[in-house]
Amino acid sequence: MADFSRRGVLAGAGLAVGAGAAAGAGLMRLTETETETVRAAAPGGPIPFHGPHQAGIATPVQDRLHFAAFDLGTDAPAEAAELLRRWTAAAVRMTAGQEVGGGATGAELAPPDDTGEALELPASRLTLTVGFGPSFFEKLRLPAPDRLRELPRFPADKLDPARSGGDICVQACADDPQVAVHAVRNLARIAFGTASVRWSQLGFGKTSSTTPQAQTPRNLMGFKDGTRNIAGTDRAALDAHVWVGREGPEWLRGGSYLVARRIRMHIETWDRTSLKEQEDIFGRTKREGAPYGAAREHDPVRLDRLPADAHVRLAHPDSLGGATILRRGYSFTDGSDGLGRLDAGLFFLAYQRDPEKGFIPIQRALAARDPLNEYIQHVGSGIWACPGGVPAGSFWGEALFS
Ligand SMILES: C=CC1=C(C)c2cc3[nH]c(cc4nc(cc5[nH]c(cc1n2)c(C)c5CCC(=O)O)C(CCC(=O)O)=C4C)c(C)c3C=C
Ligand SMILES: [Fe+2]
Repeated sequence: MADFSRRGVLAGAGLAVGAGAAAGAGLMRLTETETETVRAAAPGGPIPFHGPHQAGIATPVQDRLHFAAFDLGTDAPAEAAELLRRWTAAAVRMTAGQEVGGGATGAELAPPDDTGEALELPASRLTLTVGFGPSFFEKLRLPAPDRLRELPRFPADKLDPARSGGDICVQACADDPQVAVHAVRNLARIAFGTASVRWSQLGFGKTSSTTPQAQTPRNLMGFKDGTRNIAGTDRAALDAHVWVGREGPEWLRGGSYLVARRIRMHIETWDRTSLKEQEDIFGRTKREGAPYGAAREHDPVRLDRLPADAHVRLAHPDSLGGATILRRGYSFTDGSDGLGRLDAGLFFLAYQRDPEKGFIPIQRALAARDPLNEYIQHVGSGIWACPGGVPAGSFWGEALFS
């Protein structure tokens, strides 16, 4: 197996340079996204941090998530920029499988730069993706992008402010939970005195993928989830529905709007529901994931064959004037509540070019009519504008401050 551990990373970097030289010589003709996908296929390998888009959106979805929302303790843009500069430097190292700063050991009389729990672990395809919420722009008195507005309230929302919002979000995804947790923990440590964690969410068992050739994962309701999603290699669909174009400010071009929803499932009620009702709710079969009226999972969806209020019918672009999102959600289980019920569900993550042509119309339709609402409740929410890719030598959102 390739050695991508924090010790073997230099050898890995040499290999990457070799591959780059080969590509430059015309020996390999892969697009950037395809190159990322190929490299990411190596177990435990690194996903490049720099590029035209932030990693963690269209790149292959890893198995684990640590999502954190931070609040700034300052209203000075220069201090926020310095934090993002220091975060980027740490992120470049961690995503390459290296220790933060001077490492986990060193001078005896000062706390180490790196907390140490990821020593000897491979890069584990760690990606770190950052976004700025509406409150970030208010606090720093910076111009917010036009399309970044607080989400409307949807019927039956029961949002907990302690699990919602946040000036900055960090989505850490990795194949090893310890690597994802280490990354957020070290960013929080670096932020001390400038920003602090408002809330965070751990996730497992990705519920959507950006690699349609892979087996579709299942959510905690037991259904294949993410069958019809935008593929990470579908450049036309990504440009049309995910990446912000010339309509956005310069720092946001090639970036995306992220909506996160913590959706609790009433698991115990679901588990007492007949198979027929479960399948009618989605309009797909449970074992195969086939749409009603078809035999195989990836057969085309024929809307007229689905119940009028089936989840898949309501959420389908053809029912909503083309509204489309890239889903990247994870399951979560945070133990039980005081009544012995599982506190579990779907941490729903959706990326889009324009929330008014993505999450908002889809959720309006679902909130109004989806029979799934009897079994779920939206309890946390946030929206952030994720800047475009970070060029080498720059930092997250740098153009926003210049
Ligand atoms: C606002 C957007 C959506 C929310 C919120 C949402 C919640 C949610 N979804 C499932 C399970 C499934 N969803 C499926 C398809 C699907 N869902 C959305 C959007 C939201 N889902 C879209 C856009 C689609 C694709 C529709 C299409 O084009 O066919 C499916 C079917 C398999 C698939 O295609 O992914 C399942 C299963 C749960 C459990 C849930 C809240 C907890
Ligand atoms: Fe869905």
